[in-house]
Formats: sequence, structure tokens, C-alpha cells
Amino acid sequence: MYIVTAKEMYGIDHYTMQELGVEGKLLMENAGRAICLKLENLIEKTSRICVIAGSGNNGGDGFVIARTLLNNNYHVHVVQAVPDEKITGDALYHKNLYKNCGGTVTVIKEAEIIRELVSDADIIVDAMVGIGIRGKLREPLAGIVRFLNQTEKFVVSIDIPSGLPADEGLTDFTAVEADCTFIVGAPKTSAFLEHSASFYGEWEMVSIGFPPLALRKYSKRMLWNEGNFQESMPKRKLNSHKGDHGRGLVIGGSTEMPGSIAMSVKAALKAGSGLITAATTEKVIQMIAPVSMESTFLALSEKNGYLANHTFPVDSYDAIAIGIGMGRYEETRDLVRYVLEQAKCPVIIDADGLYHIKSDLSMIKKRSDPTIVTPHPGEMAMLLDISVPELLKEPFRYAAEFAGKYNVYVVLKGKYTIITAPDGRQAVNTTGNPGLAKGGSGDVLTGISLAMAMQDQSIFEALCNACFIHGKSADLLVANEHSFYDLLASDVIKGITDVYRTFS
Ligand SMILES: NC(=O)C1=CN([C@@H]2O[C@H](COP(=O)(O)OP(=O)(O)OC[C@H]3O[C@@H](n4cnc5c(N)ncnc54)[C@H](OP(=O)(O)O)[C@@H]3O)[C@@H](O)[C@H]2O)[C@H](O)CC1
Ligand SMILES: [K+]
Repeated sequence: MYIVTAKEMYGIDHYTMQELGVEGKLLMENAGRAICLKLENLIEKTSRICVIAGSGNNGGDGFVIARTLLNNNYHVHVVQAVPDEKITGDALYHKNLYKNCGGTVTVIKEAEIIRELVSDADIIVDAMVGIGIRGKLREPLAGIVRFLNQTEKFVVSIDIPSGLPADEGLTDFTAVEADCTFIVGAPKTSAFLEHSASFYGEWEMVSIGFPPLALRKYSKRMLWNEGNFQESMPKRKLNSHKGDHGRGLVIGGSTEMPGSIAMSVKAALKAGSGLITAATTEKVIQMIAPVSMESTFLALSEKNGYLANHTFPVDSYDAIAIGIGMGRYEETRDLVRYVLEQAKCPVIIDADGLYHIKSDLSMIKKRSDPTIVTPHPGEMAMLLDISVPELLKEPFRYAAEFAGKYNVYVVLKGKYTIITAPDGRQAVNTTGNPGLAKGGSGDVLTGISLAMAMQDQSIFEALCNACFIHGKSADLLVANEHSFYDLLASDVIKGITDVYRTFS
């Protein structure tokens, strides 16, 4: 499923109409009808529905919905929140069809009157404004939105909750807090931003006839779901051996943080790596060896319990993960630099490793083999020298800029983890739950990512699939024997079994 900005949606719309010859009226009919099919599952035959229509094509969708429901014997009324002369084009065509079928419309000039008009309605359909919103919502729409946000009635938004921007970048808006939203054609970016996603309520996308080639042509963003995982995840050959599944190296750990590298190693093996070596200090090896029975170890030099400058052969690995639990000592940075310079395989940089590269980002820019950074918002903001709120306003843009500038893959972790390729392709992971907001969760994702980077798939798909597995494991665990509260990172490692048994 593709994710679009408002501009991309207009591009897809234009292409479908101009190049393919599909008329706008037909797209509007398709949108309204597809939404009604879904809406009818939510409402009773006796439900009273009030559609609030605005001036643009979003309002036009509202008139199609009103006509379809009316013709299906529902009790419907349309409140038009703009003067008659503002309804033009395809929207006017559909308004006339609705009226020709016996539909009634009340035109309102002031927001106050809305309370009375919807007093006997069970369901309110918000078709005031969609992706065409410019600036902050004007009256009377703003007043209607304030009323809708305090009413107990069930509010269904069309395409986008009215007032909400489709794109990232704006955080100050008045918008409908919908109970549910039927998104037209393709989900918009604001459905995946921490400050705006909740306005959509539960959402579902309806297809209205945009061909995949049009979506592909305009959008570089997608939602990574079960279908993508099943399609791209390489199948295991029955006669394969451990060498076929990747020989990985995990570098990290310190006396203060010995557990994290053990988690990454275990996750990497559980997710399907053939062989994993943990490169860490002698002391950490002694500490983690009893719980890391399936891995091999490489003792590196240390200073005060932290990894110190050390050169060792890194060319016999298929992928490397570095940074986990390694601390921020100056001496450790030289080790990070050495690995990034020498390794001729994909390198994943996580946690303290990100702190080390910050002082000299040319360390990653110079590399010719794939480099992957896996920051949480705090680490990403640190890499960019901006605040976390600034980053979260436009995470897609910042991630894409960083990926392009430094030629790296970025896995920006969060409620909506965004995976970005150096060429600007982006995916949003669909799995995961609040149970993952716990220590060790990132270490597990790094381990799974290491395993995925060594399977027979592109790095972008590998990272998308790693995020999918990580989140899906947590989802299956919470659906069955666990809760958001008790879920541990070690449970997520065990849960990988169920993900593979269920989906591959
Ligand atoms: N291809 C598709 O995706 C299809 C989408 N459909 C639906 O159409 C809308 C987009 O339609 P569009 O007409 O481009 O825009 P909107 O209806 O969202 O909004 C335009 C009107 O909104 C008024 N407006 C704009 N900003 C404000 C504001 N800040 N306050 C109040 N009113 C505002 C604007 O009025 P003006 O007086 O400023 O001109 C416009 O009249 C999309 O979201 C889908 O729902 C199609 O039905 C099918 C194809
Ligand atoms: K709307």
C-alpha cells in the first residue's frame, strides 16, 4: 500500500484522469460507493445519518455517500457548511444527483446551528474538507469541528479528518478527532505522524480505481505489511547449511552494559543467521557466555571496562552490527572508525555507535558498502543537531535528507518506524505495540536486522522485514499470553518462532 502527500495524490488523480481518461465524477462515485459499503457494516438499518459537506471534492464524496445511503433506504440529511455558489464541478453534479433522488440539504452560515441540526443523528459523516485544506480552518467549519470534538456521536471522516493537514510539517491545527476515517485511494502521510495519527481514529483505505502504475509513479513511500513480508522474505532451501545463512559479527558491550550484546546475538541467531560472533571485552564474554551458548566469541582490548582501539580481521563476515552497549569512551570511537573503514559488508550502527559517528559523519559517508543507522528519535535528533519535537514534525523529510546526504539506510524507530533507503524510498512498519517501549527492544531489532541483512534480499527489504518481524513477534505475544506491561525484550526474541511459523 502506497503512502502519499497531498501533492502526490493530486498527481495520481491528474494522471488517472488525463492519461487514462477516467473522469473525476467517476472517481468520486467510486469513492462514495466504496465508503458506503464499509460504512453499512458499522451502522444499523435504522441509523440516522447526517453528512456535513464542504465546498470541494471532499464535499462531493459526501453527496455520493448521502445519495447511496438514501437509495439504500437509510435516513440521511445533508448539512452544507458553505454557500450554494461554492459547490461547483463534480461536487455540484453529485449534489444534483442526490437532490434528484429526493435528498434534502440544509445550508448553514454559522456553526452554532449545527448542534440543533444533528440532534437526532446517530452518525455524523465529516465531508467538509480533505487534502485541499489550506492554512487553519476558517469559520464556520472551525466551530463545527469544535462541536464535533465534544459530541458523543459517532463521527466518520472522509479521506482525512477535516482540518488535518495531509502532510508533515504543521502541528498547529483545528481538526476533527474522528472515531473512524475512510481514506480515499491511498493513506496520507499524516496518518503516520505521532502528533496527527490519532485524529484519524480507526482508519481503513478504500480503492477507487487508481492503477498501481500511477501510485508507483508518484509515490516513493509505502506501508510494509504482511503481504510485503510474505512476498519478499526469502524461502529456506531444504538442503541449505549454516554458511548459507550468513556469518555475522556483533561488536559492543561493556562491563556496565553486558546484557545488550547478548540480546542482539540471540535475536540474530533466532531470526535465522547461520553463525554469530560476539566481539566484546574478556569480562563481558565471561558474563554472557552462559546465556549465549550458540555463538562464538572474540575478545577485544579494553580500557576501564570499555572497548578500546583494536584492529582485527573484519573481512570474513557477511554483515556486522556495532554499537550496542559499548559506551561513549573516546578510545571506543577509534574501534568504530576502524570497522567502518575496513568492513566490506553491510554494517549496522546502533545505540552508542551512533554517538561515536556523530563527531565525524564522514566515517559513514566514505563507505561504499551498505551502511545502516538505527536511531530512536533522540539519537536521530542528536545526529541532525535538532530537537526531538523538531524531528517529529517532519520525520520523513529528515530521515530522507540524512539517508541521501550520507548514503545510508535509516531505520528511524518509533510508534511508526520509518525505513529509508539512500535513494529516498521509504516504508512505514505496520507491526508493534506499546509493549516494545522497554529496555533491550532496540538490541533485539538490531540482531534481527543483522540476520535479515545476510539473507538473500535487498537491504531495504531486509530492514523492512526486520522491523516487521520484531513488531509482529510483540503483537502475537500480546494477543496470546502477554500484555503491554510484562512484555520483555527476551520474550520478543522467543516470539520470533511464532512469526516464522505463522507467516513464512
Ligand atoms: N484523487 C482523489 O484523491 C480523489 C479525491 N476526492 C476527494 O477530494 C478531496 C480533495 O478535493 P479538493 O476539492 O481538491 O479539496 P477539498 O475538498 O479537500 O478542499 C477544498 C475546499 O476546501 C476549502 N478550504 C480550503 N482550506 C480551507 C480552510 N482553511 N478553511 C475552510 N475551508 C477551506 C476550499 O475553499 P476555498 O474557499 O478556500 O476555495 C475548497 O473549496 C479528497 O480529499 C477526497 O476526499 C475525489 O472525490 C475522488 C478522487
Ligand atoms: K473530511
